[in-house]
Amino acid sequence: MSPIHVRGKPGDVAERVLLPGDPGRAEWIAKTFLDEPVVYNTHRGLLGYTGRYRGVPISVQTTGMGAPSASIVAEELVQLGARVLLRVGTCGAVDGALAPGDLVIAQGAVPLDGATRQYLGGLPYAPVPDPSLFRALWAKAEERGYPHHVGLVATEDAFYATTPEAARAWSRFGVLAFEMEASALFLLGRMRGVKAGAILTVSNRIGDPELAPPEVLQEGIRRMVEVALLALLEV
Ligand SMILES: O=P(O)(O)O[C@H]1O[C@H](CO)[C@@H](O)[C@H]1O
Ligand SMILES: O=c1cc[nH]c(=O)[nH]1
Repeated sequence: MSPIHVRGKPGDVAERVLLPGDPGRAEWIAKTFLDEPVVYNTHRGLLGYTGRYRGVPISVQTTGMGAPSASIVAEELVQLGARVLLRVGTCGAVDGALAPGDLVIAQGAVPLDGATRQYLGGLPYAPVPDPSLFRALWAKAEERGYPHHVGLVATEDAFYATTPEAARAWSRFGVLAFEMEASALFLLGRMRGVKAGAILTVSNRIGDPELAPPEVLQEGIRRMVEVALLALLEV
C-alpha cells in the first residue's frame, strides 16, 4: 500500500534520498545527474524520481516548502525504505561573510518552526545532522574547493516575517542563514533511526527578497548537488 502523499510502492525509493524543496529542482537534479531516472510520485506536485549515480541507486524527492510538508514527506520516505535523507535547499544569509551562491553545511538547526515543536511536545532540543553525513559533506566541499561555510542555520515557518534586525540578533548566537525544513528533518532522523543532513545554497540575504543573479544561484545549486551526491556515496 502506498503512503497518503508520496505515492510510491516499497522498492520505488532508494535508500539514499536527496530532498530539494522545489519540484523544478528535483526534476533538474534527476535529469541532469541520474542515469535512467524513473518518476515514482507526482501527487501534489511532490515529484519523486529514482535513478543511479555512479551505479548507486539514488532518489530525489521534493519536500515542498516548510517543515510541515517536509516532515510528512520524510515520514513517508522512511515507510518506503529510505535510510539517508539529505536536504539540498536554498537559504537566506544572515552572516555578512556569506555570498550569493556560497554553500552552507548545517551543523545544527535552531528549531523556530512549529512542526519540530509539535513532535517534541514543547521540550527544548538541539536538532543536529548525522555526524557521518555531515563529515562527508564538509570533506567533499573542501575537496572540490567550493566556497562553503559550516555552522548553525535557523529553521523558520514564515518566510516574510523575519526582519534583518531579527536575523542580526540570531547571528550573535552563530546562526549563518535561515531556511525552512532542516530542524524537522534532523529530529525525524533521530526519531526514526535514519541519517539526515542538509546542505544549502545562499539564494538571498535575509529580509531582502531579491534573489542572487540566476547564473550565480544555478552554479551554487549545481555545486551543492555535486557535493551532496559525492557525500551520499560515502555513507
Ligand atoms: O529552495 P528550498 O529547498 O525550497 O528551500 C528554501 O526555499 C523555500 C522558501 O523560498 C523554503 O522551502 C526554504 O527552506
Ligand atoms: O527561509 C528562507 C529561505 C531562503 N531565503 C530566505 O530568506 N528564507
